[in-house]
Amino acid sequence: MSVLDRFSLVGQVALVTGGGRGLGFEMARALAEAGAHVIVNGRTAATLEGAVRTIRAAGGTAEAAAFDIADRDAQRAAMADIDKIHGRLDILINNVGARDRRPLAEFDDDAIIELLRTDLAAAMTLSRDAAVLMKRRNHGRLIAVTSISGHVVMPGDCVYPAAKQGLTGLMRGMAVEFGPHGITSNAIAPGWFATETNAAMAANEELMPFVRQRIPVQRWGRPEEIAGAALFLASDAASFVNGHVLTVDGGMTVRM
Ligand SMILES: NC(=O)c1ccc[n+]([C@@H]2O[C@H](COP(=O)([O-])OP(=O)(O)OC[C@H]3O[C@@H](n4cnc5c(N)ncnc54)[C@H](O)[C@@H]3O)[C@@H](O)[C@H]2O)c1
Ligand SMILES: O=C(O)[C@H](O)[C@@H](O)[C@H](O)[C@H](O)CO
Repeated sequence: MSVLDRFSLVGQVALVTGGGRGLGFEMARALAEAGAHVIVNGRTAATLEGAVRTIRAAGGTAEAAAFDIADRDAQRAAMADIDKIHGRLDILINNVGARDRRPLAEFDDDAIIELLRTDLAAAMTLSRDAAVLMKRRNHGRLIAVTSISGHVVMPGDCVYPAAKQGLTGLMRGMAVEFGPHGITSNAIAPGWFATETNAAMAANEELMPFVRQRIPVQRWGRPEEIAGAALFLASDAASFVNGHVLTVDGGMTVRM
């Protein structure tokens, strides 16, 4: 088998949470291009249908799964559907990440719990349930989309970085727990990407001197620049990579 063949995902089934737009969509598109059938999750059916149409138009296969990942009943139902319809799940990319940037002093208890539920606990329960399906085939790829946040922090941001670094811990724990079952767990830690969410910041010329100074490649990441990392970790090319954080940040976090 050539090294390029090892990137093939033909015959595999993948679930990408928050895959309707942004980094999630780029990762979903890449997995489909490599041959996986991709289940694209998100909350807005119309956005998901658009994403699915784009993937299909490029020759891939995909379907939409609209549910709120913070809703446990909806998670359970989605996993049961995947089992019933496909009988397998090879790849799970936990990409959803809600942002609520405020100093800790401004967070009330409910807001803390809500952000941790969406950004951390949801990935924990979804991964645990996905691993049940993956164990049956002795093969699986669990990928968490974390962040450089927590490794470094922006002033006035506490709960989001805590959730993201919690995900790193989860990923490492699962690497050890599920490794014997042929399931690898890894994380992708994006830096500053010009996704829809960051559009206003990315268009802000006043921020560019900061960007040029702090990011060695001197620009924002383009959303499609996340795709290679996801395909690598999802594929057989990364069969011996387990418990790793792949930072994709143009060098931002290694610059002094
Ligand atoms: N864009 C960046 O620069 C950057 C940097 C570091 C980390 N990240 C992380 O990468 C991931 C994707 O970032 P993005 O900029 O593409 O985000 P985004 O906000 O544009 O996209 C997230 C997607 O998740 C969906 N979503 C949100 N909450 C959901 C829920 N409860 N259930 C189902 N779907 C839900 C949204 O509808 C959206 O489609 C996030 O986890 C984010 O924290 C992004
Ligand atoms: O996880 C992160 O670090 C942020 O959520 C990113 O979305 C932003 O790119 C950056 O902080 C600029 O806003």
